[in-house]
Amino acid sequence: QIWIEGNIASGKTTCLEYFSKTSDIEVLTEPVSKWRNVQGCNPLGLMYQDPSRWGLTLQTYVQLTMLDRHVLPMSTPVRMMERSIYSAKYIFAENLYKSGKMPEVDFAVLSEWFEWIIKNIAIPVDLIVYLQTSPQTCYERLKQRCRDEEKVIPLEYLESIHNLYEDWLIHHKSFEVPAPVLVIPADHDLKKMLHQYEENREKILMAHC
Ligand SMILES: Nc1ncnc2c1ncn2[C@@H]1O[C@H](COP(=O)(O)OP(=O)(O)O)[C@@H](O)[C@H]1O
Ligand SMILES: Cc1cn([C@H]2C[C@H](O)[C@@H](COP(=O)(O)O)O2)c(=O)[nH]c1=O
Repeated sequence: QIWIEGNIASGKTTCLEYFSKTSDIEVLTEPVSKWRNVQGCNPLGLMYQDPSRWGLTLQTYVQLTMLDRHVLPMSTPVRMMERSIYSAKYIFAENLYKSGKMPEVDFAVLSEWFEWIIKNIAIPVDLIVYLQTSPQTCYERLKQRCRDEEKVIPLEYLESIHNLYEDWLIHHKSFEVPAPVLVIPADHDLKKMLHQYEENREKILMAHC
């Protein structure tokens, strides 16, 4: 199992779309549509409008939907998945808490849920592919993608997410890294990115061997 990690709008979905054309690979994109619509409510939108009030609501639902993805039985030898229950906690929940937008009690409850899950449920991973971008590149791509809920995201938010990713996956300064990390520089144009994916194809697809 391979996780594709990276900042918002770093190119994860585009990368997965590319590999989805390969036979015998199962690609699981993030369930963002669920985060935007759970029984008619939009926890993603609510979180961006009022993170202190709705951060726990969103992150609880992200944690559930990620877990649901992780425990799906494999239908092919290789599975590529967009992000993970780990990055939801170590990057996004952490960011809300560290920036003072998630109350301590909310973070404590979410953390206990997370710790219980990773202790009691097997979440296999062979390789983490980190699409390493500058926050500025993500900011430009985010504007271009123009998802309604994300129009309020300032560059500083992407900088915080970037720093948390770097501390976790590059500097090993924050949390346990559950698999080897393959870093792919991802500020380049699409043509160069596809070339890099081809160069790394073997490394990525053979990670489980
Ligand atoms: N290498 C690239 N160069 C320019 N634009 C890109 C590149 N990769 C993706 N994009 C565009 O940037 C936006 C975000 O890409 P996406 O793959 O959805 O990122 P993510 O899934 O990481 O949020 C989309 O509009 C996409 O078409
Ligand atoms: C995992 C996770 C995601 N989010 C937010 C961040 C973005 O607005 C979307 C995901 O979009 P991307 O283009 O795939 O990065 O969801 C969040 O707030 N909390 C999370 O745990």
